[in-house]
Amino acid sequence: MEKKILNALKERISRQNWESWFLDFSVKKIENKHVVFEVGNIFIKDRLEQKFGKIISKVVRDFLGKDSSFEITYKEIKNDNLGSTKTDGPLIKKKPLLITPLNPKYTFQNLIVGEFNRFAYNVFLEASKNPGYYNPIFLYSGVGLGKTHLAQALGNYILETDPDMKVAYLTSEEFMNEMIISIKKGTTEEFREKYRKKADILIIDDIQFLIGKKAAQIELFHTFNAIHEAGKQIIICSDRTPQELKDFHSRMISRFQMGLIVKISKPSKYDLIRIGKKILELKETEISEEILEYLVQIYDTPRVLHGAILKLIAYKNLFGEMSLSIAQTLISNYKKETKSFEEQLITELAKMFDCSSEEILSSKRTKNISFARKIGMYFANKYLNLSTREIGKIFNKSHSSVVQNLKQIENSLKDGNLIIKNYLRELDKRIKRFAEGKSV
Ligand SMILES: Nc1ncnc2c1ncn2[C@@H]1O[C@H](COP(=O)(O)OP(=O)(O)OP(=O)(O)O)[C@@H](O)[C@H]1O
Repeated sequence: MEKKILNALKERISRQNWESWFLDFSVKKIENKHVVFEVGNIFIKDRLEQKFGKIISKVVRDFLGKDSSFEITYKEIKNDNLGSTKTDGPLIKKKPLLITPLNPKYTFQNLIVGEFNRFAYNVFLEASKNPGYYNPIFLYSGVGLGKTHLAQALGNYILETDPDMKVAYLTSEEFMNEMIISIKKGTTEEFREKYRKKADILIIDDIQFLIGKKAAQIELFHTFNAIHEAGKQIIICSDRTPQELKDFHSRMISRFQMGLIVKISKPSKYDLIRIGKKILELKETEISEEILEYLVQIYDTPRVLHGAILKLIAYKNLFGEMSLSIAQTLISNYKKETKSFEEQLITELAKMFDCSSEEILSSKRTKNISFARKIGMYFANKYLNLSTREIGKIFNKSHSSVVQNLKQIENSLKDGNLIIKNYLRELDKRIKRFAEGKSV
């Protein structure tokens, strides 16, 4: 009977649809007049129900009678296998060769899943296991709702399971800048090779940046085609739908529409609290639920919530305490205050080292400025609890140069360097005064 039902279905469905959607479709069991079908994942289950529900129902009724029914189940993916570093793998893990760096914290495990992103999460999880199957994937959402996190989670997952894969993640702005540099240097062939041939997975974030940048759009179009034709995975992240990418050539828009378009919506307050807890867990620190509840009344996206939590953590680190009333005062000060802790840190460094904020943030390597930068980086890390990646963003420096600078200061402090100690003490005093709202 199972076979007959499947054959009858196959006859009614076009070959193309059968090959796209029914390849792992099977009959799990038939109980009385109820058929339980099974597919590989929730995404396919949803699609089958929406697109082919009527045909399936008709075929089932043809065989089992008018009052028969069916359901589609899917093989659940166990969450504890996701990107875990604790699985019993080889003791020495092969280090993946990265074309571009990924944030190791952006994993599926660290992603809170709720109604707002469940579909996108399932699609990405499936794509991680089967790269190229849904191609391209176009992910869009409002600002700061977790696109980068989700897209990089796929990259991290793939590298974790297969370190030989070459994952390239970059924003469309980085893509364009690299293209321009390669034109200037006469190395366009290498640039093209890197993304068109070497990458197995290409993730382009913030595609909307290319609006109005025709040359980069054309280059990306050719890269897209090369990767797509080779059956490799392409992921495009955007703050708007493909149709809303005004001025993109219609050929390009139709390429984006050819695969799966998935959306992340705004999380509920309940989900934002869960995200807040996850951010705190990753920072290995605690802030009461009462404070989190207060924060989610004000901040409604993970990105701004993340920023607010970092500020509270910085304060807690400086003063060793945090309470709802402190949080309320801080947040209302921040709302009035145009400067953030990080900006104030740069201002104070500039004052202490007699240079400008721009110089601190530049690539200038004068002794005085390099030293100021190192002190600032160390302070941001140890006193404000910012990660090396966050510090890299603030100071416009690569992750490895931040790590190196921190090490140097750490070693000097171990050797009892009093000058550094005094600078840190002075900086601490100034930032605390700023945090308390007094002018420095
Ligand atoms: N569902 C989630 N679970 C846990 N953390 C999340 C979630 N969504 C977002 N975050 C966190 O919120 C911050 C902002 O997310 P992310 O940068 O991925 O957003 P985005 O949509 O790519 O932003 P943009 O629109 O600026 O490109 C990150 O620190 C991320 O880890």
